Amino acid sequence: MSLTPEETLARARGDLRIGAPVVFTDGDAAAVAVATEVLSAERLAALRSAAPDGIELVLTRRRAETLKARAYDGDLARIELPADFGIRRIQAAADPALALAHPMIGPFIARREGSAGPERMALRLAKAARLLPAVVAAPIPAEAARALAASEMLTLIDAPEMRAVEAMALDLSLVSSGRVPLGVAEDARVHVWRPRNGEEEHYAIEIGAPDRAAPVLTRLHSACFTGDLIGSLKCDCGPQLRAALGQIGAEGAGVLLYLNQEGRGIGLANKMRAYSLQDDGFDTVEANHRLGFEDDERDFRIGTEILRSMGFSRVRLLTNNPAKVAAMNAEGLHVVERAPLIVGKTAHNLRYLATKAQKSGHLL
Ligand SMILES: Nc1nc2c(ncn2[C@@H]2O[C@H](COP(=O)(O)OP(=O)(O)OP(=O)(O)O)[C@@H](O)[C@H]2O)c(=O)[nH]1
Ligand SMILES: [Zn+2]
Repeated sequence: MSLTPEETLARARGDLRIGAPVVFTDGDAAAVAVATEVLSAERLAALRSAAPDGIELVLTRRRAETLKARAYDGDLARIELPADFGIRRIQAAADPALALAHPMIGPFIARREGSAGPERMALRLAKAARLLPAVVAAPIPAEAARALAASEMLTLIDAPEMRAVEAMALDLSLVSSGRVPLGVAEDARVHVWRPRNGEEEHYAIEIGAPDRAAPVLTRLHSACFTGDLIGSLKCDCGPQLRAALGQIGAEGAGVLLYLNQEGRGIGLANKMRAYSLQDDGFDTVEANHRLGFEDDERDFRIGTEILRSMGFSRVRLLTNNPAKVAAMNAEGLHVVERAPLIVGKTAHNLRYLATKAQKSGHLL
């Protein structure tokens, strides 16, 4: 009764979130890693004693750039952690909120020799767990890593397995559908889609009975707890959500996809970290970078897959974001028309909207 790769990866994601070590193997290379934000002093000591060649702090290139550390591995940096590099300094290197209180966290010496494969896997898992993308890793030979995982009952993931499970984000099945009469249209149904990788579910709100043979009026909306639910004035998401539902309701047919990609895919905890940086003067893109993320960590192909499964092949898309149009067209879901959705400007989100226009190519 051995676990499937998707079961193993789901377990590893949970392990990483609560601070348990996870073992990553990639060919002959391996590493035991713990996510920095949930690291304890005891775990740090245990990692140090497990690593014959010393431990390392693994950061994305974005975070390394902020700290002026060299990212010899291209997309990431492996920073050496000598014994005097304690837990507070490590956590401050990963988290800008702590860095303010610890201005002297450097210098950082990055490793350039050896494989960074297992470390790269660990950062991907930290992102999937919606943690800060930073881990402390103890590189060890793959044989020793397998023995350690078996004796300590740690979750072990191998690189090809991980890649296979990541692709399952697009392998979505319909779990359930129910009627939900809406203010904008009484004839509405909510369909819940579940990806095979065990990550979050996504929703499709189908209004009326859209003709599968014609382009369907569609909104691809990413979750925004603050904008959609509590009326935040910092973004335009709530008004966009309601305007899109209103337009689809007025036409009598269409689909609103509600993708659980909070904070452009970084999760709510990280989005609040980004907001805190924005209070210090950084814009929405810079804030993501300082935390170690790309501008946008979403995968819009999830939306394309759901629409295709629902029987649609052409859409009229309500968006100001050209990346959404490009992603749909690239997947063969033809966007025959883009309709702008310009609502919800406030004094608080002027800079946010301007940054999206200047840096992310949004059409305003
Ligand atoms: N990381 C981060 N995410 C944010 C910030 N403000 C809003 N968001 C998120 O950005 C996403 C906005 O989603 P959408 O409105 O679907 O997308 P969009 O890229 O703005 O494109 P359109 O609205 O279609 O024009 C949501 O997931 C929000 O939670 C921010 O300052 N930082
Ligand atoms: Zn928002």
